[in-house]
Amino acid sequence: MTQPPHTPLHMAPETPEPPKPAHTALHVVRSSGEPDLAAAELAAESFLHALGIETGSESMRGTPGRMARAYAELFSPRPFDLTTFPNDEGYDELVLARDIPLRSVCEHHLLPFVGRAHIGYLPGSRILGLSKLARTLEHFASRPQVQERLTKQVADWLQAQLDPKGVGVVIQAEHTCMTLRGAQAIGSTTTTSTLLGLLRTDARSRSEFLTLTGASS
Ligand SMILES: Nc1nc2c(ncn2[C@@H]2O[C@H](COP(=O)(O)OP(=O)(O)OP(=O)(O)O)[C@@H](O)[C@H]2O)c(=O)[nH]1
Ligand SMILES: [Zn+2]
Repeated sequence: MTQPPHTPLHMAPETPEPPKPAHTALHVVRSSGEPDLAAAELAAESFLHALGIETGSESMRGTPGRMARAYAELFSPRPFDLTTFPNDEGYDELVLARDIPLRSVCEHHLLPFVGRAHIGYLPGSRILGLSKLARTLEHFASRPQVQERLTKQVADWLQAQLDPKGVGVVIQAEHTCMTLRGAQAIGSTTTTSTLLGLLRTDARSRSEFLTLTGASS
C-alpha cells in the first residue's frame, strides 16, 4: 500500500540554551501569623451560644470547629509562582481569560460573594502563564474583601509584575449579604472594572476588551 506523502513540518533549530521561564513568587502575607484554629473554634462556639444556637447535638458538636476551619480555608491564599515567557513572536493583541470563577468574603458581614471575573492584558515583552490569571484572582480573593479593591488589586499587581501594554479586569458577583439578608435584592449582581494602560486610553483596545467581556455591547 502506498503511503500518503508527508509534508514535513520543519522546526526552527533549537537554540543551544532555551531561556527559562521567569518566576515572581506571590507568597502569603498574613497580618497576624498562622491561624489559631483552637482559639477560633472556642470563639465560634461562644458566638453560636450568644445567638441562642445550641451545639450539643451529635450533628452540631463539630460545628464550631468546622466554622473555624472553613473560614481559615477561605482566608488562606495559596502561594504560587507567576511564570512568564518571552514574547518571541511579538504577539500584540488581547489575551483574555473569561469566566474565571470567583469566591470571596465581604469584609463587612463576612458573608460570601461569588461570581465570575474576566482578566485580560495586552502583552509587552513577556507573556504570562495563562493559569496565573486565575491564581492571581484567587490570591487576592482569599481575604476579607470589597469587590472594588479586589478588582483593582488584581489589575495593579499584574501591571506591576508583567509590565504589559495594558491590563483589564472585570468582576461580576453576587453579594450574599445583600441578596440573602438585609436588602434581600435576590438575583442582583454587581459589576466592577479596572482598566490600565492602553486598555484604558486607546479607544479601540478599550472597546474590544469591554465588548469581549460583555461589560459593554
Ligand atoms: N462598596 C462595597 N460595599 C459592599 C461590598 N460588600 C458589601 N458591601 C456593603 O457594605 C455595606 C455595609 O453597610 P452597613 O450599613 O454598615 O451594614 P448593614 O447595616 O448590615 O446594612 P445592610 O446590608 O443594608 O442591611 C452594605 O451596604 C453592604 O452591601 C463590596 O464589595 N463593596
Ligand atoms: Zn457584606
